[in-house]
Amino acid sequence: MSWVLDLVLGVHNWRHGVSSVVASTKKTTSPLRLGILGAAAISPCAIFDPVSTHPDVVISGIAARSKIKADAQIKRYKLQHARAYGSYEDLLADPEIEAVYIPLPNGLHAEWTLKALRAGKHVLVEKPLASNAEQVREIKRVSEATGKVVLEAFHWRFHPAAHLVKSLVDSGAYGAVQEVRARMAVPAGTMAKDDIRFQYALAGGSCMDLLYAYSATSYFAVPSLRDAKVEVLSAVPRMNARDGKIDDAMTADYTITSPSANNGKPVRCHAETDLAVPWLWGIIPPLWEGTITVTVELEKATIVFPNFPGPWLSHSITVADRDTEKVTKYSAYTDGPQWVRRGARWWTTYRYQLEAFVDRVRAVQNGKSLPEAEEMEGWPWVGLEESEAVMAIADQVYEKAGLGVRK
Ligand SMILES: NC(=O)C1=CN([C@@H]2O[C@H](COP(=O)(O)OP(=O)(O)OC[C@H]3O[C@@H](n4cnc5c(N)ncnc54)[C@H](OP(=O)(O)O)[C@@H]3O)[C@@H](O)[C@H]2O)C=CC1
Ligand SMILES: O=C1OC[C@@H](O)[C@H](O)[C@H]1O
Repeated sequence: MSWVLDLVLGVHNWRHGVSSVVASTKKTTSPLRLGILGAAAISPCAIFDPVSTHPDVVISGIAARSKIKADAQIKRYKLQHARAYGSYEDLLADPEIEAVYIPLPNGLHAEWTLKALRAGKHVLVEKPLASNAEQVREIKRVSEATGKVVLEAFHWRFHPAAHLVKSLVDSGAYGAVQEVRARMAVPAGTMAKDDIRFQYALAGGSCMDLLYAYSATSYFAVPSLRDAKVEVLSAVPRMNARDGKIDDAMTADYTITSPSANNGKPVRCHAETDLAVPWLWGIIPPLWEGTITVTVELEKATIVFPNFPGPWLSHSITVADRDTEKVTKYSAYTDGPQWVRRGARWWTTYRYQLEAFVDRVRAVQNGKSLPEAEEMEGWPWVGLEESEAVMAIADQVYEKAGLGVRK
């Protein structure tokens, strides 16, 4: 899977001449020293690339279960400031490391986030933040107690295109939100049969791995999840043939009700996630099924946001106004209602995410408390309350499907 992302990113960077930006990026005198737990496949795209154009952060270390593997990744990607560690514990024990990125299998996210916080590090951790909402609450308690930042890597939430859709929805111009539908699917064979995503012991499963669908439905359904109630009406899994506790696919219907939105009436939501869409007649890979879209039905319009997790590549948002029958197209790659004036056409969702993470860590290092940093205007963020609320929907979905909350 990640080789596809690497390829796509390579073409994107070539098209936008990013190599010259990398060459001209001067690091500050004391850039944030970031360590990485695991020599994961996603790291080149999600962290090495964004760090290469951010002036105030460097990759100082990579830890893997085998030091040889960490070394090999450092050499392959020419990470000149990084040293290799033969265990995650060793990296966390290094006082030079100020923050960590955690791209481990889902079932290890909570454990290593807690260990990192207790070792005094700020944490950027892959989605899903944990295996269940109770673990997120524990992370929240420890983040507050240690005063260290934790960010779940819902990178799509940092892109100006997501903020544009959010502002169109929340503007009220099209009336209240009535329904939000999200779909994310991957053709079978994209991931190996023994991939971390197909292992219950590592908190795999399509609902967990493609949690973006739940993040998106909830982000657009109500202005804030803080006071919202979720009721899962149905959850239908398609089970994995090898691991009887893993959902290869999940289709869920639920409502989100907020007293401050839609006159307190429930917003209907529908999420479809599929990690292994079967091949047509068993021989044709269903590439067309790889469509990823979120659709927001409002009283007076339908807003469609295709490719919502990867709008940096290309996107076209459509607003079909029911009163005028006019269809308006929008796109946004920089600036916008949350960033105001920031970004560049070539910034990926991961680059925007890193910008927000470093800003927030710096604010805390410069004396702001976590709640003060939360309230800073104009900075996009995914707070732990939101992470908890989205994870709690996944908990309910697994319960409703009869599979039990993930461990
Ligand atoms: N934001 C995004 O766009 C994407 C996010 N992700 C997320 O990133 C995370 C990693 O995904 P991905 O890079 O594809 O996965 P990989 O399998 O490539 O990497 C997982 C890493 O976890 C480590 N690990 C530790 N314990 C285990 C174990 N018991 N079994 C297997 N691996 C172990 C391995 O590290 P070591 O090197 O120490 O052996 C490995 O490098 C997942 O949480 C996934 O959801 C993935 C793809 C895209
Ligand atoms: O962006 C993504 O696409 C495919 C998934 O398997 C992966 O984990 C996810 O983050």
